[in-house]
Amino acid sequence: MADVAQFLIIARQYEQAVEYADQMMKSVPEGMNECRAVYFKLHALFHGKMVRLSQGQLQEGVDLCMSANESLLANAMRTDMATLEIEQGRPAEAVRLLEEHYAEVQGYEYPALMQYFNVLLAKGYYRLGDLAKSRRYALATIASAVENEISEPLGQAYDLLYRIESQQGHATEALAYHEKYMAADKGYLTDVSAGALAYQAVKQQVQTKKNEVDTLNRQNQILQLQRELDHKAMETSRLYIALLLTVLVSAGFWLLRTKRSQLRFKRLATQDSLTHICSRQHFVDEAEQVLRQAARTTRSVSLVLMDLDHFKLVNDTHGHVIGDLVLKRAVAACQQHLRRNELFGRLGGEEFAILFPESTAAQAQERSERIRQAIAATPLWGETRHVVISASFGVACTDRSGYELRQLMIDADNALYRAKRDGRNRVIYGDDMDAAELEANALREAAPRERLADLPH
Ligand SMILES: Nc1nc2c(ncn2[C@@H]2O[C@H](COP(=O)(O)OP(=O)(O)OP(=O)(O)O)[C@@H](O)[C@H]2O)c(=O)[nH]1
Repeated sequence: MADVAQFLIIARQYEQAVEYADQMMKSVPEGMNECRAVYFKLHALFHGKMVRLSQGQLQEGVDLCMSANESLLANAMRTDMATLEIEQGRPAEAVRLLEEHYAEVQGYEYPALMQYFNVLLAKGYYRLGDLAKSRRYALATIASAVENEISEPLGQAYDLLYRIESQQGHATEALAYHEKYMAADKGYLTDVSAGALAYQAVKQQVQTKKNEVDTLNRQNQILQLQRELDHKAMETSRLYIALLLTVLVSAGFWLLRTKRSQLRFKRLATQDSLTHICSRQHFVDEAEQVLRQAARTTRSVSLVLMDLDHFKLVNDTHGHVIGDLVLKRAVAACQQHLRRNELFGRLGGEEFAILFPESTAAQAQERSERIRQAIAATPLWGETRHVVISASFGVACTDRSGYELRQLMIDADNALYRAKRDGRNRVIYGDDMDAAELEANALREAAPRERLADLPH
């Protein structure tokens, strides 16, 4: 930072130099003296003529540097103090101050500072009218200059010598010094301009770099924004996908529910709720279909009606719960003797129907007999005693009755009626009836017959 402040002073950019000096003051390490920063600041303020500095302020700076053992910087500040004294018309004060520290400065072997001490002493003595001393220090200024190096004190020294020689009437010497003065002054001004130009070039480079950094920052911001936008777009698509999935899942769920309801309704319509075998209507529909197909191939189909015996008594004796259980057990016993393609339905109450799709009357009789035995052998205990179960069977076959379900039902019902009348717990096939049976049957058929009620005529 000190190097930058010094460069700025050389380039005569005093305002920036003051800013750097201020920053230097803020960053002085713990326990260190601010001398260097104060020197740059006072020097920049003084030469930039930004404020009117007082001797007191400069003296404070000198004291600070002395306490930090920075006598070179203190003496550099003394040149500013001497300049101020001369400017304010106190050349004697300036001379006293410079003479007092002259030897000390000589000891540094620092030509630049020595030049300033010499030229200021030359100026001071010139103002005091001591031309001899003024000449001596002006010549010392020239002597202390580094060879081929042009400086501000060098030009001022030649100017003084020109004036002294002029006053003393030495026109030739005066002219020679004046020429040297002009050359030195021109060279110095060129140096100053070069410094200023260098500064401007550096400033320009810094500005270019700053612009590049700004551009990169802006590009970064744009990229950042782009990334945020992409992120937002991704989030939005995710939201859409989630929404779509929700809609699809809801639709799927709704379809599933609808399907399940449909299946439930279908089951309710086609299944008997207690025994889970075919409902009456479903049995009738399926049986008619089987009969239509069988009619085309003229194969034998048998229909068996089965009715539990004295079921009212079972209910009355053991209660309806046991009655229901008896119904389920009887159904289970039947199912054990039925094949997959054989239709089994509950027509109502304790009445059931079985359709054997490929069976003669004899085969149906034989199968019914096995079922009858199975039902009779079904063990069941009521709350207090054994429940006796049996069933009566009436068999009809297409060989005799034809392929109309209604007729098959009538014939099977008649056979069942006979089975009941003949003592129950038996299987009867056919309509071989005597005169009394025919009369009883006619009377029975005259009464409304529930199991035939919804069959097509
Ligand atoms: N527990 C129960 N009883 C039923 C059900 N459906 C009908 N019943 C009863 O079954 C009985 C049928 O009695 P009936 O028609 O007189 O016949 P039955 O007593 O079996 O006499 P037969 O058929 O002549 O041997 C009635 O008491 C009905 O209340 C049912 O789902 N559960």
